[in-house]
Amino acid sequence: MTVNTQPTTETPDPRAFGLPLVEGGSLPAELHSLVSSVHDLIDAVGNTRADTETLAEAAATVRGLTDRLDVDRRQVGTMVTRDLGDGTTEIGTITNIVAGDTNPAAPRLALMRTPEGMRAEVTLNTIYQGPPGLVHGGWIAAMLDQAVGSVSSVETSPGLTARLEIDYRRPTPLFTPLEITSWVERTEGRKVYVAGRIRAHGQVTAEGKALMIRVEVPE
Ligand SMILES: CCCCC/C=C\C/C=C\C/C=C\C/C=C\CCCC(=O)SCCNC(=O)CCNC(=O)[C@H](O)C(C)(C)COP(=O)(O)OP(=O)(O)OC[C@H]1O[C@@H](n2cnc3c(N)ncnc32)[C@H](O)[C@@H]1OP(=O)(O)O
Repeated sequence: MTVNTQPTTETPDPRAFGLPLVEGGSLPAELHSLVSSVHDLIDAVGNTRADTETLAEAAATVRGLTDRLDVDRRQVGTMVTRDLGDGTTEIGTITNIVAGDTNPAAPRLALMRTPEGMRAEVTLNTIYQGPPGLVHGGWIAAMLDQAVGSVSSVETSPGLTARLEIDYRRPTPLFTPLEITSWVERTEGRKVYVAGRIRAHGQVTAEGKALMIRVEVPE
């Protein structure tokens, strides 16, 4: 099979690349709960002013938990399916730093399909802080990269970002619902020109344009 000429809605099977594929719906509720708890833990650790005895005790507890969990690891590149809310599914790496289901450090951007492209809402805490009270510019780029990569993948076929350009229009605030949208502008063979936007309180804070190059699938 070749997907290097025209846009297609067909997603290549990661197993053709030797990568395991997990059904998103098969992940246990206990794992989602653990990921969410550790997400909160990262925020608590980043901001705690607890006394040294409490800190030492917490470090020992966390080390113990790490030893218990780190006994059976997934293969690097493990992929997972994700429902896009319109009956279609997306495939992404399970620990993707922006959207990965099992990554406690991820804001877990849940992009959904819209008639225009894709859309997500996310509120970020101080773990994503750059300037005081503001989202780090690198994270803004990372979220836009994910949003444009995702729309390119679901509307054509999966690819890698060759070029990404960000315009930071206004400061992007923490603790504020952010609306992230992305869409495909045009496609030329393997080249997919995509764009995205972040808004806070309805005002654009950042805009991105990118060139995605679609992955060639082996016969
Ligand atoms: C590998 C994955 C396998 C798994 C597949 C299965 C399932 C996957 C499922 C889901 C994944 C989907 C979505 C994930 C969503 C978001 C993730 C965020 C995105 C990322 O986090 S991604 C990481 C950062 N990204 C990189 O790590 C790329 C490093 N890079 C390279 O790996 C190569 O650079 C590559 C592959 C990009 C191109 O290499 P290549 O050899 O395939 O193609 P080539 O160089 O021939 O370029 C072809 C045409 O694009 C033009 N072109 C190229 N680069 C350009 C540039 N910068 N500016 C202007 N034009 C450019 C050329 O000029 C030519 O144009 P022309 O055809 O007209 O001559």
